[in-house]
Amino acid sequence: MIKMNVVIEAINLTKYYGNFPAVRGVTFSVNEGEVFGFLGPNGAGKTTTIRMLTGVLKPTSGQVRVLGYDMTREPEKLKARQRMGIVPEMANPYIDLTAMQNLKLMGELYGLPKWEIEKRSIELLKLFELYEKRNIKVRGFSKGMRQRLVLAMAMIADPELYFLDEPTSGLDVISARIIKDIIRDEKKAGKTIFLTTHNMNDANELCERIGIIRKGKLVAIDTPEGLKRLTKEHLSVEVSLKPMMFDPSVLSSALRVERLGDKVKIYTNDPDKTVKEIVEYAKERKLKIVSIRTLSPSLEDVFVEIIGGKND
Ligand SMILES: Nc1ncnc2c1ncn2[C@@H]1O[C@H](COP(=O)(O)OP(=O)(O)OP(=O)(O)O)[C@@H](O)[C@H]1O
Repeated sequence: MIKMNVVIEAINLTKYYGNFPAVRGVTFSVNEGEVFGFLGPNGAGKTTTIRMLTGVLKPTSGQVRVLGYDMTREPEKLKARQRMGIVPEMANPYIDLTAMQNLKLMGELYGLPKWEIEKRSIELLKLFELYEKRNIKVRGFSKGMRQRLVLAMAMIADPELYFLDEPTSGLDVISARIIKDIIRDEKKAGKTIFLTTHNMNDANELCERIGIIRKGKLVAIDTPEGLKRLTKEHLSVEVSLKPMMFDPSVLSSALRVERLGDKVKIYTNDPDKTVKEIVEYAKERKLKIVSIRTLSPSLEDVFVEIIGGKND
């Protein structure tokens, strides 16, 4: 068995703002090399959790260890932060500095040698398609360019772990695409990424595991496909036969049937069995299968079901 290194460990993490419990007894861990998505409606406690994980906010109770360091203790958390790249919610670069100056400043904060800052800044500006604009003040940058720069700044010291709070929220398609591609590349390079997002497609495409938080409580944690399996009744098989002489009610695995144009959609708990029954049916009657596919529920279906359809 491959031994996994636990990079983030939260145990019973709890945060009260006065009497208000923003995060309540959250327990989970993230392994090295994993992209972990943290999803939840507005006000669910995502940002509060990320702030505790990065040592910005002290938990009211519970434990948080990141890269082996206790994030509630001063000298330890600084060591961990040296090895992290953080993009906070609505982060902004300095608008009176150029892109290059922002990167250099960040490199100095991480204590990197001058030559390395220079080399890394150029690499990152090229990677984020900002090189041509390197000497322009950020004041003149679009939101997407600013966000790309913020992520580049978080990457300056080549961290092994990222915390990204809504990295693609409200961005133009090109900027969002560049950022997502880079997140994938960092994952390929073995980095661990903790990401909060409202975007179900992003979560589905990028994350290996997802935690869903609702009113401060972790209500589900699984792979995207595992979460989708929670809503089994949404599984279906869509088939088109030629000629379309088909009575799906003869299939023992059919739960419900919907006719859609030249296709039939059969809801089932066992798509494998349904496909086999359809193939058998078509064979016996010498019907041609024009198309057949299994449809799973989207992550959004699951999210809405778990959250209860309300943005509370
Ligand atoms: N400094 C604070 N003082 C009091 N309440 C706060 C504070 N910060 C956050 N809250 C409340 O705690 C809850 C959780 O907020 P948090 O920002 O963690 O949610 P979130 O999931 O990140 O939301 P969003 O998706 O809107 O960013 C919310 O109800 C919020 O109003």
